[in-house]
Amino acid sequence: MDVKTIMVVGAGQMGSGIAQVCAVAGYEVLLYDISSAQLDKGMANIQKLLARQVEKGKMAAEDKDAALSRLVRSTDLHDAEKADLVIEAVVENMDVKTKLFAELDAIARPETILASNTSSLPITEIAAATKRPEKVIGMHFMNPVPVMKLVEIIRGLATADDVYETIEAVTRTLGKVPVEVNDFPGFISNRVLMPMINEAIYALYEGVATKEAIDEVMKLGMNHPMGPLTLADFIGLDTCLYIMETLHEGFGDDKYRPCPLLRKYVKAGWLGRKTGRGFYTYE
Ligand SMILES: CC(=O)CC(=O)SCCNC(=O)CCNC(=O)[C@H](O)C(C)(C)COP(=O)(O)OP(=O)(O)OC[C@H]1O[C@@H](n2cnc3c(N)ncnc32)[C@H](O)[C@@H]1OP(=O)(O)O
Ligand SMILES: NC(=O)C1=CN([C@@H]2O[C@H](COP(=O)(O)OP(=O)(O)OC[C@H]3O[C@@H](n4cnc5c(N)ncnc54)[C@H](OP(=O)(O)O)[C@@H]3O)[C@@H](O)[C@H]2O)C=CC1
Repeated sequence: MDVKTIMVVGAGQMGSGIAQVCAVAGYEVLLYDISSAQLDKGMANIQKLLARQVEKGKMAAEDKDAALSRLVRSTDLHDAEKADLVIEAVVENMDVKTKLFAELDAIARPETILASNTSSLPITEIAAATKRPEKVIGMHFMNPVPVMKLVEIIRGLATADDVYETIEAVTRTLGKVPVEVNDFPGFISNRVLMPMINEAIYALYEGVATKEAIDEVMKLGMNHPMGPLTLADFIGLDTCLYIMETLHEGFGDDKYRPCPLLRKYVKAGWLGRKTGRGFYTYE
């Protein structure tokens, strides 16, 4: 299938990053969010990041303008009928995602592919909320989207081969590297990453070391670009908790139990960078 127009649903940190790379790569992009304020924030962030690329001499000013002219904000989900591909990037919650996919299924043209940027939830279950499970697929970008090379592509039980091939081709057009993964909780990325982050939170909870010391050990000792607690703040502590809950429930194994300290921070609304406070505080 020839993808020309992409609708990104959810203008948070992931959705705005995905919209940015799609517009830069030459696609017509519609960026949708239920919250108009979030949409303004997402659009402003894209403009800021592209302007910075121009300032650094990494992008021509006319390429930035052309990318921005291909990017349109949307507050009407019915715009999905214009899209060849919809990429969903709303909150990591199965009820929200299945409701949204059922709505998108009713609006989008029959040939439109519905992709989810979920970081852990079963693609097969999201697909079952639609009448086109063969056209539903996981397209898992990494944060920050403009920088990170990987897109984990997840095949649901019913995902058709031609749909996989289309998404693989789109991923390469975005300048990213696709890696194929089957549909199990957390896929590969978060099955491996998130238990490490959760363990770092346990180490803090048990008083093994300070947050700074835990981060320093992993940065200097293991060459990680960010320590695990800084990375958790960067991802969003709500998202980290939802991923751990998906692993815990999906495998039924207590080795994935979320740390009580993580739950406490999320209950307090300390979600990390996006709310100005998590393990660290931010301006
Ligand atoms: C939870 C999931 O489901 C899956 C996930 O995404 S897990 C999270 C995966 N991501 C990671 O692990 C990120 C780990 N951190 C890093 O790789 C690095 O710290 C980092 C790339 C974020 C920043 O790198 P750095 O070298 O410390 O900083 P800096 O030199 O300022 O930035 C490097 C580049 O990234 C860009 N950048 C940094 N943060 C950015 C952001 N939030 N958005 C967009 N671009 C960003 C900078 O503009 C800079 O670009 P240029 O090279 O074009 O100038
Ligand atoms: N953070 C990360 O590092 C990564 C996250 N992901 C996944 O990407 C998805 C989004 O995460 P992220 O961008 O970090 O989260 P954010 O909280 O930054 O953004 C989520 C956005 O979705 C909006 N939203 C919520 N419900 C709906 C809805 N029903 N319809 C439309 N928009 C809605 C939210 O609006 P409002 O704020 O008004 O509720 C918010 O703007 C999640 O599935 C997450 O697991 C994947 C890879 C990495």
